[in-house]
Amino acid sequence: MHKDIEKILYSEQDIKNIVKRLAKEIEKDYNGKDFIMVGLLKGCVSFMVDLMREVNLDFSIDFLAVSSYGNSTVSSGRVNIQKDISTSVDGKHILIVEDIVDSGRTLAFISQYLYAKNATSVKICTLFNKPDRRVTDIDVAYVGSVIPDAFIVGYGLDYAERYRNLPYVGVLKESVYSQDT
Ligand SMILES: O=P(O)(O)OC[C@H]1O[C@H](OP(=O)(O)OP(=O)(O)O)[C@H](O)[C@@H]1O
Ligand code: HPA
Ligand SMILES: [Mg+2]
Repeated sequence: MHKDIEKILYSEQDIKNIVKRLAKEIEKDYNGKDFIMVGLLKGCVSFMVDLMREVNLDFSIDFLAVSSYGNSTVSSGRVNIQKDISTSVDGKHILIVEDIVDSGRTLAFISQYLYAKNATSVKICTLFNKPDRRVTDIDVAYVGSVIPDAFIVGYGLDYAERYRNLPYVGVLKESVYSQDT
């Protein structure tokens, strides 16, 4: 285990099981629908790659790069689009793939953004949901697992751009970020 990790919450195998379950739910709901799976970079990377290979349907993929945390463990409150989606979402069903819903600001903003571009439907699939920190009211259709109020890293999730490459998800030691916040 990495020296900056307090404890592992989800092993590689735990994550695999969650991804398989979510893929089945998505297959059931999107069978016969023309949809785009839209990953929110950078946090979605590992999850998106694993999830899309488990969903046995025809669909296209695209990405938006969105950031609001910067080098902090708390949201700046401002959601910046750093890379826009490259396909038209007009008249399309959109399934957003996200690593975590925390305050909910990112998803509230992006859902509204895609509806403003005329998407027919926008649903959210998140690997982790941290409801204790929510400041917006958003509907999350697919949730991998509900987590407690702790800052987690690994499997795409970062602190100050690090730890995304860990194959598991763990709680970051408070000593790593206590001087920064
Ligand atoms: O519900 P919220 O409070 O908005 O938090 C969730 C968002 O925060 C993180 O993104 P971040 O801004 O860290 O960018 P990143 O994906 O590049 O890490 C995470 O990947 C989600 O997109
Ligand atoms: O717990 C978290 N970890 C990493 N990134 C995040 N973005 C929102 N919450 C988190
Ligand atoms: Mg981040």
